[in-house]
Amino acid sequence: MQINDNKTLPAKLPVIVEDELFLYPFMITPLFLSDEENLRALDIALADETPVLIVPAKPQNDGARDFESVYDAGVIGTIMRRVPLPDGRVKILFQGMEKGRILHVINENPLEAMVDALHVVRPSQVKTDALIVVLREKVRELAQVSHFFPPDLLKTIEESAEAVRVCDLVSSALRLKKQIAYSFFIEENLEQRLLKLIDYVIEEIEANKLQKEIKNKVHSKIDKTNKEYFLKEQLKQIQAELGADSNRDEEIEEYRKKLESKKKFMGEDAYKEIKKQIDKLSRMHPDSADANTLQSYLDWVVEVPFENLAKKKSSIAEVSKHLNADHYSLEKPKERIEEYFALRELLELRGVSEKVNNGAILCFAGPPGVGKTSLANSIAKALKRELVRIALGGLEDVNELRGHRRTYIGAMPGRIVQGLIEAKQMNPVVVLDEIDKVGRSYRGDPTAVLLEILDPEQNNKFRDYYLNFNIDLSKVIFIATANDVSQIPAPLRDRMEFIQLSSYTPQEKFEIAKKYLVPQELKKHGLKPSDVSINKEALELIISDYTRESGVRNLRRRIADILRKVAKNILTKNSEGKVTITAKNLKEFLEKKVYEIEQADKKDQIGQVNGLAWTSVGGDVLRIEAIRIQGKGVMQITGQLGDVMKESAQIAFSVVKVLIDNKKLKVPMAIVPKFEDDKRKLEASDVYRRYDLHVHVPEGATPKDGPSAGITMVTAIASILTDIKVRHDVAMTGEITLSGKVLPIGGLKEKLIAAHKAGIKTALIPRKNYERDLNDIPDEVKKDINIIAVDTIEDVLKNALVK
Ligand SMILES: Nc1ncnc2c1ncn2[C@@H]1O[C@H](COP(=O)(O)OP(=O)(O)OP(=O)(O)O)[C@@H](O)[C@H]1O
Repeated sequence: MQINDNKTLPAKLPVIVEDELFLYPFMITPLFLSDEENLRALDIALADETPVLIVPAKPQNDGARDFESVYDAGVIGTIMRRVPLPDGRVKILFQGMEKGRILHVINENPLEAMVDALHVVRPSQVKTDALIVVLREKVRELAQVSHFFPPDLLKTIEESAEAVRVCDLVSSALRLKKQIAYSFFIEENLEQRLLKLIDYVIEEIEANKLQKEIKNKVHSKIDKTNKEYFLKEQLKQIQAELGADSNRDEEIEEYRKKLESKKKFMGEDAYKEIKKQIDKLSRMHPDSADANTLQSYLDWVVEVPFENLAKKKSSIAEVSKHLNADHYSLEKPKERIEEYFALRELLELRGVSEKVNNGAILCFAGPPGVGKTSLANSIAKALKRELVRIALGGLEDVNELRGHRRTYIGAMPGRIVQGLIEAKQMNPVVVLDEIDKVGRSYRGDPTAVLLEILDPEQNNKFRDYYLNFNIDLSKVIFIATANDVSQIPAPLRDRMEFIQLSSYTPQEKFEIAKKYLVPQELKKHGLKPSDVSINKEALELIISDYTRESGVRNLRRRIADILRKVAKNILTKNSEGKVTITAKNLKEFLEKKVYEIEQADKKDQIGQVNGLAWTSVGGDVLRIEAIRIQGKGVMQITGQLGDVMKESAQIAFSVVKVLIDNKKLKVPMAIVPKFEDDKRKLEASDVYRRYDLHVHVPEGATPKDGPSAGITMVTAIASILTDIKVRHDVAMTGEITLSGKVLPIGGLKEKLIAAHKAGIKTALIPRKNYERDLNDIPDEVKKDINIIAVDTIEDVLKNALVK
């Protein structure tokens, strides 16, 4: 079947979920989309110029966007217009064309499915005509006792020649409950559908007549002025007469009970507001949209754990015990955390409890995966409180923290209140993750809300817009985490006490893996140390070649990958005996290496020198380049270098100038630019006066810093100003002083391992390192690389420049 110019059915279509309305094919309907899944499905439809399938959400679906929570049939149609609204929602004009049914699911996020049209099975024309006549007659009858059919609609129903369309028009006018609407909608047998509809209309006529009678009866009994009571009574009668929802009273009773049980723990405004809303609900028609919204509000508020406060006082001994049990090293951060909680404990002991929270908020700062969240977790365990994580990354809409007002479609409490509900406690440990990434946008400034949340003067009266009453957050322990402290808005920064965590060295990673990650992952995978072990070389290889990170998060994942494979092998192959992962067989368990060091150049070149660098993710060979351009002796340095590295380039330039002046470096005079008006004989020093230099450290996007590239820079500059090539198989590391001395550096082991991988034959290292660190260097590196100790820059140039 053709559904538009370029699509036939069955076809793969994006699926949009409509929570409120039940659509029919003949309608052109404005719809409002606000959630991400629907908006993404819409984008696909617009980008691919395909129709969409709009399906109704099942009742009580609570905004869920999965195939379980929606009906499997709806309307296929096209988007006629798309208008973004200032509140973030998107309004679309949807033209329904065809009924469609989901054949099978293709994608869950956003929803996409294979969709086919619903095929109508028609009875004979005579039968159809007869049934339509009856249906129209009953509709007219119902129109007289109800408000379902406005005159225009009646006219269309009378005049429409197409039976299916008449059924759809009648169904849409009846405002059917979703379940019934759906059962009529998917009925492909037209005769059955007409019969069901006629039955329903007849029942509806009866019910409406009955309502009228009851109204009359009730009216005569009750004092007319007591309107509220009258309405309630009327509702009860109708419900009793229709045998409807006796559960509802029970539900309302349940809300009241829960509210009373929490009364003494909550503020008076909260109690009043909730009570007011329960009363309101009890007066509403159960099927009205407002009743649904109100009911979901009550479902949220009665879950707020007013009555639950974790009792445990902070105990410094417990905190210290848990921090140490869960974390390797991190001595400084642990000490600072202990001090922080020692202060709390002391204040509690001295009875100054109202001051306990007045101190600054702890903020763990450092690169990803170094244990920030995990430290918070240990604190929560020690204090026997729940841990709630609130991800602030990219958060732009203030209302996500504070909640949307109830009138907003799909409104919910903010994340803070949701966190308390999730923790079932009013005083959990709340981790505000990535506080440096909160964004400011037209939807308000989350910083202001965060300030309020963290301010002990104000946070005992935090107002969530959805709840519409104040919540006491003063007992919550807030801990923030951040990658980059400088990105935290200044007012927030002032409220925080920072605990810095830095990247791990490969050695530390190795210890963490051995003592924590491997045993923890073994346990998670149901394996025993007697089933599998990962030997030292394999672990080192995973750290150096299969992960590239400051922390250990990916390392944990790679270990888990290996153990999953081992577990599967044990089950499927029934293999017995212990599996040992070694550097050799590691390839069988892990997919490709993420990081390989580039091989050294094959040719000696002017101005290109191999430096050795240490980064948070291991050693690396950095090729420093320099060129000369006719100019005035100005040096330009690029490659995202930190201040220390820039200074070290300046030092390098001065060192080379001195070497030239002292004739320790011989400048071929042919390269020195000559000017027509030169009156004097050119000197060697003219080479650095008549050229500009440009020094670049490649991989410009990665920030680099530190003094250890000093001798590499000297060599690069010396090479271009003397026109002598640099040996391609030599690499070096060392700090340089103005007088040309070479000073020791850190991270030698990682640097030499990287040099080894890059195929370097000679490494120049500071003498101090040579004497101090050579024992740590793996044997195969020492065997393949000629490691030369250097004291001065002359030693470096002698070995690095081609003779
Ligand atoms: N020193 C350590 N000892 C033991 N395990 C550690 C250590 N540091 C980190 N880990 C483990 O590494 C994993 C990652 O740590 P965590 O999730 O706490 O990182 P994070 O710093 O919060 O990262 P992000 O900023 O991305 O949230 C955790 O499973 C944690 O247990």
